[in-house]
Amino acid sequence: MSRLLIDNGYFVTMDEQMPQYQGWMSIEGDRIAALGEGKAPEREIELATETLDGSGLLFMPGLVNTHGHAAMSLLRGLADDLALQDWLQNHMWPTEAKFTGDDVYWGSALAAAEMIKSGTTTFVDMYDHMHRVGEVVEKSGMRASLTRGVIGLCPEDVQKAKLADAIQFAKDWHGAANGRISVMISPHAPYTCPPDYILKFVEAAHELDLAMHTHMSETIAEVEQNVRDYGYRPVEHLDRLGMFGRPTLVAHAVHLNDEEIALLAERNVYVSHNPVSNLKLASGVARVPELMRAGVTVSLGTDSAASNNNLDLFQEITMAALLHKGVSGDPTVIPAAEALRMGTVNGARSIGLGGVTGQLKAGLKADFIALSIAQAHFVPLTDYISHLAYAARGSDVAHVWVDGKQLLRDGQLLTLDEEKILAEAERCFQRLKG
Ligand SMILES: CSC[C@H]1O[C@@H](n2cnc3c(O)ncnc32)[C@H](O)[C@@H]1O
Ligand SMILES: [Zn+2]
Repeated sequence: MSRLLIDNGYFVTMDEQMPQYQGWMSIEGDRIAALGEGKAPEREIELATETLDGSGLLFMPGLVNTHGHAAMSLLRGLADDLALQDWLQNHMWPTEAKFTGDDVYWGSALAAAEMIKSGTTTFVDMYDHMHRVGEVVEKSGMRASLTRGVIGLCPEDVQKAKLADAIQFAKDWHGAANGRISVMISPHAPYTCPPDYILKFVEAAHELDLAMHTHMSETIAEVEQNVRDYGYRPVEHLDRLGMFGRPTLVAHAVHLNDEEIALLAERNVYVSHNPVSNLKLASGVARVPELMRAGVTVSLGTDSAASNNNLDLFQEITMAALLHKGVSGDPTVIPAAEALRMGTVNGARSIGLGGVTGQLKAGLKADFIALSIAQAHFVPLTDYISHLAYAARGSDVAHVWVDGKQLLRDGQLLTLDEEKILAEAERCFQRLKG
């Protein structure tokens, strides 16, 4: 079996003690075999079948983006500066109604290219035509948790067909791509799926033994509408429907009261915080410090490139570290290490991949990235964790590996044809806008 030895690099491991050091790491097959401080031991040098000089590089776990809609990269810049419901109902949904499987393939490929180049190795994707997203994941070499998002504002026969599609997708793709793909079950949101319909998704998740993913409490209007229509705020509503009896990842969770935060903690619900999208759509600022204090695992998502407008998770890390200081007036909330945890190990945990990816540790999957640090904004080398949270950008990423396979070398994609993807995505958009 091949064994890669990386010597003389800087490392941020994201394991419990958060060590940062100059040292070495060896990769055997798809796993991290060993790592340590200082010069690589003789034995590691002997075992290596390939060596990489890590000088000038900072190695860390690949980033985990826990909420997005990859194919919507085709809609980047189409409708900016709008509130959620106007943006969705009058701009996104009418254009998405014209999406073919081909559009989803090229839009998702565009997103995969952008994510790999900016250091994301694992992503959550909620959309339609999901087998085409699965194909992109297979080809790109990324790791993903995929889910057929279902909007239930339609006649009963269409509702039935959509649920059947979500179930079939789960049966066909859970565990695919050598285990790099897992599947979740997703009613899109409490305001787009009636309660009896959500119940059917909960039932399916139980039968298939899968986790659930949904949008929740993104805007005040949504919370108020939920109370008007169903008598409860979204958290209690979903809890009563049994959703939190499954492992559940909720996106946004912006508008929460203290009781709701306590309930999410009690039910072990995972929250995907999407600060840039929430700011752009003026949805509000999630109560992340309170969620964390209550013990909720909070990770980071970009949402789509149509509401962000990029998929650079380093931007979310920096935003999470800054935003909550500004809002709370407390500079100690979400320190650099916590923001980095949100973008790595918390993300992995939130999708059932804790102890699999999100950290550099012997035995874990070899999903890691290297940033080029011989640049002005990484000097002086005071604290790598600080630099990663506050100074780094996705464009600093030079190399990316998933499952021990290199996907990006010196900024060049190895598994995807970037030139073709850019051209095909532009072609898809020209047809969609017509
Ligand atoms: C059919 S699943 C995907 C569905 O979600 C829509 N969407 C994109 N961003 C958001 C958001 O921030 N809140 C709610 N829904 C969103 C997207 O347009 C797709 O239709
Ligand atoms: Zn979303």
